[in-house]
Amino acid sequence: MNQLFTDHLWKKVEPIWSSYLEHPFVKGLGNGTLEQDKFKHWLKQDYVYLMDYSRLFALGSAKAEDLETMTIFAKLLHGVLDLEMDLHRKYAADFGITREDLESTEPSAITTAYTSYMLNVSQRGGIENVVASVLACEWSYNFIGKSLATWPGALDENFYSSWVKMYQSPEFTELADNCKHLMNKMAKGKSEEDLTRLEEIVIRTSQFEYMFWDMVEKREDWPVSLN
Ligand SMILES: Cc1ncc(C[n+]2csc(CCO)c2C)c(N)n1
Repeated sequence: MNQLFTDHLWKKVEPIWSSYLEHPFVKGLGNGTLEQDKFKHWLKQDYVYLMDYSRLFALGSAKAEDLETMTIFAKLLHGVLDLEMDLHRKYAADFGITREDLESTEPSAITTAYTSYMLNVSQRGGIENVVASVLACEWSYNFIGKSLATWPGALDENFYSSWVKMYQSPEFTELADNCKHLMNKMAKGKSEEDLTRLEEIVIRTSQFEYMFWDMVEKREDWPVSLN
């Protein structure tokens, strides 16, 4: 394959990712009209999603075969625990939701399915499976942030501006670019079969991303406790 593996992946995921921009939740973030109760639901579910997601980065560092890769994963781990989850904590504080409330959120069925899938494929395979698992989350949020940033008012006059600002920021763009760089590095010399397997992980996680948007839009929580 002469083209970059991530260019090949882009062609595969582009239709799915374009549909995120048509999704009412994402549109509501971009134009500021999203109901705050829906956003609170995203905050809580995303917080527990990120707690499990962080474990993927730790696993990436553990499975890495060189210091450069270990360091990239360590930076990603720091990025999620300190930068990204701080955005959640700040918005939550404005709503009077405490850290404890965030942390004790019961993950919904979709949240559980999504994180369990990523942890499963990452634990079963080598480091390339970890990179393929985290790629769509990283890159698609950066794609959404950059797309929404071009909408009128999205970067300043909107309740969700800090959301848009953060995901399109140079810091997050760098994190997403690091992941793409790693994916391309790992794809080198792999067989067509192996590449197809990695592509499947990226497509699957892209589908889960859509389901996550849908879940928060509908405020579904599907708790285990049915009372
Ligand atoms: C469902 C869901 N998918 C993707 C992200 C975005 N995201 C997860 S980790 C990471 C980079 C390091 O913080 C980014 C951008 C999210 N928050 N929630």
